[in-house]
Amino acid sequence: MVQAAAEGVQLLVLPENFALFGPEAASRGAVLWQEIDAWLSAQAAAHGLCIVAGTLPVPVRPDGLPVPDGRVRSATLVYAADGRRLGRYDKRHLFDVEVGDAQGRYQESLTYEPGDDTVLIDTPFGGLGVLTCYDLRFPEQARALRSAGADILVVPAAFTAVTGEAHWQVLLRARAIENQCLVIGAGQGGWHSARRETWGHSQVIDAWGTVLAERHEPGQGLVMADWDVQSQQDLRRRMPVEQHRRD
Ligand SMILES: O=C(O)CNC(=O)[C@H](CS)NC(=O)CCC(=O)C(=O)O
Repeated sequence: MVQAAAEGVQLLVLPENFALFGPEAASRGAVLWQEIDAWLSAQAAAHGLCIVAGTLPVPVRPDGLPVPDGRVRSATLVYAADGRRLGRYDKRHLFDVEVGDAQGRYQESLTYEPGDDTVLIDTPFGGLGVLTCYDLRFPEQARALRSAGADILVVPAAFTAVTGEAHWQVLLRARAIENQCLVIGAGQGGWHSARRETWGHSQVIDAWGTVLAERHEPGQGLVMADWDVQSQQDLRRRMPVEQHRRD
C-alpha cells in the first residue's frame, strides 16, 4: 500500500484471497474478516487510494444474513480514497473443476456459497465491474457489466498454473477487446503448498487489447499502468459494438 501510494497509484487491485490463502482461508476469514475490512478502509484513507480488495472470505451475505452451513462468500470489497465502502461483489461461478495438476480436483463449493448478483460499482474512475477468477470464463457476465456501464473490469484471481498458462492472458484480452474496457487482472502467483501452484502474471490490458503492463515472475509485486480514458472513449465511438449488439 505504501509503495503503491508512493508510486502515485490511484486504483489498487489485490488478488483473490490476498490476505488468507489455502485450506484455512474460509474458516479464518469467517473470524477475521471484519478486522481486515476495517484495516483496508483505514489503508485506503491513510494513503488516498481506491482499493479493490478481491477477495476475502466473508461469512455473511450482502443483506447481512449469515451464510448457512458454515460456508462463506468470496467477496470483493471496494473502498474509496476516503475509506468509504463503495461496493461489494460476491464471486458467482465456483471452481469445481478437475484440473489434473498436482492438486487434482478443486471443489470450491464445499466451503463457498456463490454470490447472486452481478454488481456494477460506481467509482471516481467510472463504472467498475468485478470478475473473480473462474468468473472470467463466463463472457456473459462481463457483457452484462459493460451494458450496465462498466468502463473497467477487474479480475482478482488465483488461476492454477496449468489453466493459467493456457488461458489466462487470452481470456483477459478477449474480455478487454469485446467489451472495450480497461481490464486489470491481479493474480496470485507461485507455490502455496507442495501441490498448489498459481499462475500469477498479473496484467493491465487496455480496451484495444494491448497489454500495458505484466508481471512475469512469481511472488508479490506491483504491476502499474496509465489508463488513457480518452482513447477508450474514442474507440467506443468509432467502433460502437455495444450499440451493434443483436442479443
Ligand atoms: O482457494 C483459494 O484460496 C483461492 N481461490 C482459488 O484458488 C479459486 C477457487 S479454488 N480458484 C479459481 O477460481 C481458479 C480458476 C482457474 O484456475 C481457471 O478458471 O482456470
